[in-house]
Amino acid sequence: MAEVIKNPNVLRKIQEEIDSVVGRERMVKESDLTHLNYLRCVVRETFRMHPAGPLLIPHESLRPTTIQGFHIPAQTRVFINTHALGRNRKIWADVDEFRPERHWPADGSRVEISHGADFKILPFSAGKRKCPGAPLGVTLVLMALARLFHCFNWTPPDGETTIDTTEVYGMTMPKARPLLAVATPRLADHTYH
Ligand code: HEM
Repeated sequence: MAEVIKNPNVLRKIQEEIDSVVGRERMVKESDLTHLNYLRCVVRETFRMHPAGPLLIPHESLRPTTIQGFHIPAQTRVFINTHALGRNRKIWADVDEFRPERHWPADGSRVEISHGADFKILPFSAGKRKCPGAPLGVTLVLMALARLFHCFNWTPPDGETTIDTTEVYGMTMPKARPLLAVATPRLADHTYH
């Protein structure tokens, strides 16, 4: 929400996509979500810049192993720094810019939000202990955002021109200050009932 309100151009593109898929006479349904590819890019970009758990959940090696030249002894606590992965300049250009377009697939295929084959974004980790709730998590996030952006225009509070997206560093990374924004209905009255 904060990054989208901070970037009105992104909000406009999300609303154009939802209007073209859903129209303005009904609410977004779960079956619409697969067709909202730009919104899927927005969520993927959010997970790149602001993963909820920057170091995921710690794991411990059972046996000694070597991964890409790094030796990991047995019984070692291992963290995956997914926050650093999302800001790695060898992988991503303009790392501090919220740019959902970077995830738009050249062939127009559906955007994968949980990690795809490339392991470039790992909000739910990977492998056999990966989050089993990932499909439900993705659906709930897409549904909540789709409805909020479809039903309302969003702007910073009166007198403010931008949104502060500073985070607190820790095992989870909440916003340093709560999001304040003004919501204005954009659909006909009867649609909300
Ligand atoms: C956007 C929402 C969510 C995010 C970002 C998220 C992220 C994560 C991460 C990073 C892990 C650690 C994986 C690892 O150990 O490497 C995890 C584990 C787990 N998550 Fe989620 N999760 C989300 C939603 C959910 C939901 C909706 C459920 C249940 C309905 C769920 C259930 C679990 C469980 C049970 C584990 C432990 C799996 C295990 O240790 O085998 N999560 N999640």
